[in-house]
Amino acid sequence: METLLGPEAAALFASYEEPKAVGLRTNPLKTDPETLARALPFETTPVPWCETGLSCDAETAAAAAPGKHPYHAAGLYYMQEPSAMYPAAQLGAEPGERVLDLCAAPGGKTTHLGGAMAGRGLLVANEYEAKRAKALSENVERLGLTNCLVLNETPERLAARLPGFFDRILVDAPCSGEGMFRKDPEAASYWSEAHVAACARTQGAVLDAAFAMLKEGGTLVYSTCTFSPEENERAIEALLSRFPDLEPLPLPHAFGVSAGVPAWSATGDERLARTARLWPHRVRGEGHFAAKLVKRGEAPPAAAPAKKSAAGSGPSRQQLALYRAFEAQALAGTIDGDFLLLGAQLYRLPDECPALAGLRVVRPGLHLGELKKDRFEPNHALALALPAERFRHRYELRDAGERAVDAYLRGETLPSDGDRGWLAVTYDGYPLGWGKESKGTIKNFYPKGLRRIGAL
Ligand SMILES: C[S@@+](CC[C@H](N)C(=O)[O-])C[C@H]1O[C@@H](n2cnc3c(N)ncnc32)[C@H](O)[C@@H]1O
Repeated sequence: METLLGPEAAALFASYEEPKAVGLRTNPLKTDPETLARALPFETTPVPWCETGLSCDAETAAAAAPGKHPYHAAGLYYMQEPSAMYPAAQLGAEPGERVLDLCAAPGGKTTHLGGAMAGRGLLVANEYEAKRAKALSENVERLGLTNCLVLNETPERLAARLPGFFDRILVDAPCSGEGMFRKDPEAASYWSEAHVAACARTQGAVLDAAFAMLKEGGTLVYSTCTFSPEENERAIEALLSRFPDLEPLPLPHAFGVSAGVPAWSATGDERLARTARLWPHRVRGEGHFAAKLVKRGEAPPAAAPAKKSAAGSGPSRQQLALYRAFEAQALAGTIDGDFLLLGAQLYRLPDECPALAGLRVVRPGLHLGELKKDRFEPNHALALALPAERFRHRYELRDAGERAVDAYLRGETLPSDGDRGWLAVTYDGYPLGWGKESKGTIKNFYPKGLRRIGAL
């Protein structure tokens, strides 16, 4: 770092003694940053490079535990350190587009993109490591994304299946993580020069796959949370030399965000100054790099979307009738589109969903629920995907006494005096999950794996 930064390195090193900033990115599918900031029981400040970003200091976060607040369980926000909010904000994903997050777990940037897409179009969130894909899928569920296909694929296999398919692709690459050493000191123990070189090789292969999947005119954002030029300016320089029809686009350099450094590349290509670096001593956040590129050349013909998927089939008329009977009891309005039945699990596929046969699918869109012998049981994902007004019946925990929220999140039965069937259990008007009211009690359907355990 001293070689790269000269005298400024001292300020970088000093920043490691400063407390880290904690970030919360508002989920625009459920609320807006002003409403959230007013409702949270602690002070936050806006993150200047992300419209939906809020941050607070580490001490406040330690006292207030925002990850344990019922608003978090309701998917109103995603905990994400402020610099990590920069890359997805730059991709420009819009409702109705086909968007890929190629290295997606645990889903910080996927949920950011999903918010920008407002439930319309196709968002493919892919993760290479199976275990991490599970956490990704849970976050997609909690934030209520309805148009997201979660996959557990290698970039190469995906590129072979979906050439020229996407309008926008985010590659938030696996990297040596130098920018996270303050947030996660253990990450420093993995660092070596050989690791940096190995990461750079992987990044090259992942970028090749991303390029193959990008449409003509499509946009690619590449990001890392490391400082090494080999994984940043030089990775983009090498990409531009492999694919001259990619053109770097200027990223915003306001609020302490700096330009990438052409002098740190092999050729000194001035266009590398259009990339962005977030340094922990210049911004309130950790270390990050981002580059944005547009594909000017001709893409291979796009794989056509397939409505019916050979990985499963649509429900039969009787099965659909069971779902519709549930819907008539529990929901206002209907959910329409292409349905997919995987075993007994019913999903609504995102629009423009590609054929799924042969792909490792973790979540094929909105999980509606499970077909039992003669009835339909809704999935937690459905409760989190709809606003309170879409439920015919609701049970508001704030009206039910101080202990009710904790009781529900622990999986306890709730007292009531009705017999209304399926209802949304809400906190402050935001659905937290399902309950089933029958003869004076509400059976708890908050998923076992998410329940609070132990003392508060
Ligand atoms: C920086 S993390 C992604 C963070 C995520 N975008 C977020 O915002 O929450 C990079 C991801 O790449 C995955 N990965 C590891 N090796 C990979 C490879 N060879 N190809 C693609 N992805 C890989 C890692 O498992 C990790 O989840």
